Amino acid sequence: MGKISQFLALGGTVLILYIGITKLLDQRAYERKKRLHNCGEAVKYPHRESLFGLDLLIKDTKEHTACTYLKEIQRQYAVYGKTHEVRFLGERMIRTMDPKNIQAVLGLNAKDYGLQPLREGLAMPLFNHGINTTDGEYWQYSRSLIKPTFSRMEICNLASLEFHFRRLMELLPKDGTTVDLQPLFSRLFLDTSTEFLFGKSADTLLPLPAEEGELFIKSFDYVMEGLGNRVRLGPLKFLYRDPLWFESIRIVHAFVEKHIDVAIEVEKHRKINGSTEREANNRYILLNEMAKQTQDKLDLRSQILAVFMPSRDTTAFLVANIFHALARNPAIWKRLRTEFMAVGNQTLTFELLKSIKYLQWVINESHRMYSISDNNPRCVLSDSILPTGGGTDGKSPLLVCKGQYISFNIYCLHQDRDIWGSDVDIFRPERWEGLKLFWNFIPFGGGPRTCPAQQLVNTEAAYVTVRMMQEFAAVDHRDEHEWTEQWRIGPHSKYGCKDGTLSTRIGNPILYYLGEAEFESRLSPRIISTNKPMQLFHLFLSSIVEPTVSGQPTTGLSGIITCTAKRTFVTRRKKGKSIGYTGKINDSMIKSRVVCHL
Ligand code: HEM
Repeated sequence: MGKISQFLALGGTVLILYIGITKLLDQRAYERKKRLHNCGEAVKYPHRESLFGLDLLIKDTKEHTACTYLKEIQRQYAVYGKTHEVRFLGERMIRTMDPKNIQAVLGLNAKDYGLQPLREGLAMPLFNHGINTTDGEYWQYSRSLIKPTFSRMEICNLASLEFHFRRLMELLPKDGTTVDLQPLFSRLFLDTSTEFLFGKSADTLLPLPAEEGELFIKSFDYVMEGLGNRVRLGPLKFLYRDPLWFESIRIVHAFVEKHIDVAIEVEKHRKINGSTEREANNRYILLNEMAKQTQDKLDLRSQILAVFMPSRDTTAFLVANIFHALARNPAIWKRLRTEFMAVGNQTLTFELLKSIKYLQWVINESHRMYSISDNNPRCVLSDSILPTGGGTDGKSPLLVCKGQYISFNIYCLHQDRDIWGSDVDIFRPERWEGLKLFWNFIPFGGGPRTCPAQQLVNTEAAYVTVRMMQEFAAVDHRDEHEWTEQWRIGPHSKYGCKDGTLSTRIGNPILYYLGEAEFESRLSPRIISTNKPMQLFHLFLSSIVEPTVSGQPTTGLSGIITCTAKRTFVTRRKKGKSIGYTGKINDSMIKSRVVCHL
């Protein structure tokens, strides 16, 4: 017994000595390297528990739960500087919102930083390896599986989006009733993304949604919630044993595997017969494209789920945020409509949507004001230098060492007054005029790991915004709340996320429906009879008529919208074509009615 305790004591002393000497050598090497590159130290967050940094972890978790994290993280950056140091699970973590540092991490020195040590096994047992949990060769392989599809112009299948948009239209009230758009946009983009990723839409916008799709998405969302809980448990995640969670994973796997089998069959068919019918239809299905490169079912399951995860709700939240802002800014709505009306009746294509400058500004401004992503962590894979953030003035370079962490915050970057000016809190698309973008605007990240869906997301957002404006003459918000964060993968509008138990509704525009059918062109002093929305848009646009209260129900064959006529109107014609309306204010015109033939 005596010998054993002597042996243990000796072993303990050797271990402590070993750890102490290693630490000392590391520290000396660190100091040497620091001097060599003129590096300074970053300001340190004043932890109360400075070994593991648990105090900050608990504080941040509480702020997330209280939906006040974004303000709090901004406050921390304001107090401790744009680059500062915190303790994260016992390691040094550099937090930064400085574009120069972000450029170094994502772009110039991207090879020095990775995700795998942070995310390895995190998504298990939903999936093992995927594009967003790996580095190095496996990441390159994952990226190569999706690259051919995402780099195609035809990736934005606007015909499919239109198909699902029409289903959305069926669900939107046309009589001015308050509606929460956010969950409906969620369904819209879920239906389009499942079609694009798996080849079969979840069809959640149908009046009686497909049972399989509903079950899949409910299970998937439950799995995401559970993953969040497991992340918070850290090394103790094995304690999370909720049977429903495991059952939900089984349901998600079964749904995906069914489509994998189809994709592999399609590939077999393609190899024998050349191009498939689907390819002939110019419709890209990511799973089918992946199956051209691998037929390993488990690999395909992991890879497709790793792409589905970041696609869930992100575009929907972006568009909901756009409408949140438009409903509160009638002048922006009006200018946007003027700009897109200027393109006339052309078919909405990727190029056309891109050419509507003000629309692009509105989308950018929404990305800036309401970032979908905030903290993005990285693990330092090999010692590297951040260009700024060290020393007493925070301007010296900063040395970061292997095994430490970096976290860059996109939300704080997009809210930085030094970059965006004193009106940073105001939704002002005009700020984008002539703006030079550097690393100060990175809604989709940057460098080799930039979001592959960037073009898809912005085109879909532009399309839905324009289509909504074609269908509805005005939006009006019906909620007193400011935009308030709520957390899933990233932040989204809390009150826009209507729930059976939430009594508050937000982002809820009054939608003046304009009808769908053909134009009759019968202008009379009191009644404008039209069934061509574009003509009615011209009227609204020229401020000749303005909707007052709300439209009467338009569920039947025709509907009436009461309007206040601001001017008398005469159709100006040139070579037989109507080119606009002119006239003067005439009291008798007030409360003209627009009859929409549906
Ligand atoms: C508003 C919509 C979206 C935003 C703002 C967004 C933003 C981002 C950001 C910031 C990153 C980089 C994260 C990092 O560097 O750590 C990223 C990565 C990624 N995004 Fe998106 N995303 C959006 C929608 C989507 C959609 C719809 C998809 C799939 C269809 C998608 C797929 C991915 C994938 C696979 C990655 C990982 C790339 C890699 O690690 O190589 N994203 N996204």
